Amino acid sequence: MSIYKKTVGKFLALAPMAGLTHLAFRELVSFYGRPDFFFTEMLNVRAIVYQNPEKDSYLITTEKESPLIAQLTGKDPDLFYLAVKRLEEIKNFDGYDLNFGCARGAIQRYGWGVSLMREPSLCAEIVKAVKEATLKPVSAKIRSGFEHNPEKLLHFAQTIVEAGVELITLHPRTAQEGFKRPARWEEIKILAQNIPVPVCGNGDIFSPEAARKMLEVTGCQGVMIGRAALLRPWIFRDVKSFLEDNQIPPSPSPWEAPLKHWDLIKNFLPENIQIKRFELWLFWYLQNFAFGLHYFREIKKEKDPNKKLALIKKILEKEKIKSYPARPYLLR
Ligand SMILES: Cc1cc2nc3c(=O)[nH]c(=O)nc-3n(C[C@H](O)[C@H](O)[C@H](O)COP(=O)(O)O)c2cc1C
Repeated sequence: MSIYKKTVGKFLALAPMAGLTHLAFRELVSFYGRPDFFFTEMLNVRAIVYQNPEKDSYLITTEKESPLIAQLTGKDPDLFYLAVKRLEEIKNFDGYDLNFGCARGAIQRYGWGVSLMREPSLCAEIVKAVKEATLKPVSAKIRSGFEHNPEKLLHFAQTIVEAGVELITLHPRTAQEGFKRPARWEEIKILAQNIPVPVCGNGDIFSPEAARKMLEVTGCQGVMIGRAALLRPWIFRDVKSFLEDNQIPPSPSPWEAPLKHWDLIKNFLPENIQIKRFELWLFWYLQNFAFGLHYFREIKKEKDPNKKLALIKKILEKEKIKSYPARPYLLR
């Protein structure tokens, strides 16, 4: 039976975020309080097929992360098929998610991500190809498309559900909007009311209150959190506690998460990418603080990892984690 149907009631998911939701970050999130589903960052199907996936830092996983869903990006159904066959041999993912939503320039130039929403029948072929390669559940993450057109969106969703998708996550902004305007949660409601598989709502959840509101107003079965989890890796603990008994536990000390994250990065990621990945996340995390960008620049200047950590602790000892909402003021 599909893990998605088996999920009783509501569920929480960590969003796929390129360069950020690697094993060390997923472990950091687990340390504080797990979501019900983890998604990897997007994985290029061509790279899985033509390079050595056993040496790929994007593909480092541990057994205890389950359920962990691999998110796949590309546009050629044959490559999706071959990539999933290969992953089935070497990894133990609990499902595969198809990226039909990423709106980054480079991804769109290749015709991947949200560009595929212009071609529903190609997406259906991709779904079928992946289903042929695995018995595990297949899901898709989509956007609003290229215009605000609920009918078209619903038609797209129905097409991929008919092809075999068992869960849809919707980030309801168009390809052109980036993060510019608020996510249109009413589109999540339209999908939740009209398609026969669970819908996971995504977009602008910056507090436990917002998570509850999305569940209530849209009727979606799950909520996926991205940027707020970068700022507050403990947000899943807080959302669960708020949904269960209206309580939000106290936040950890501001310096705790960076020190813990560095330990996990050193433990799990190859040396050549450790600092890069750590700084990529710090850029987001430091936006918890009014002078975060200034702190980020100071911390980045320090090259020695031990001194860097000492500096982080020294700077953040003076700070407090503010109450929710936790909203980033800059994007990368
Ligand atoms: C830095 C960054 C990287 C992202 N990478 C991916 C990705 O690899 N695959 C994907 O489907 N979406 C990606 N997204 C989109 C998020 O998964 C999510 O849909 C979006 O951030 C909206 O959710 P939020 O408001 O909770 O952040 C990324 C977003 C950010 C900010």
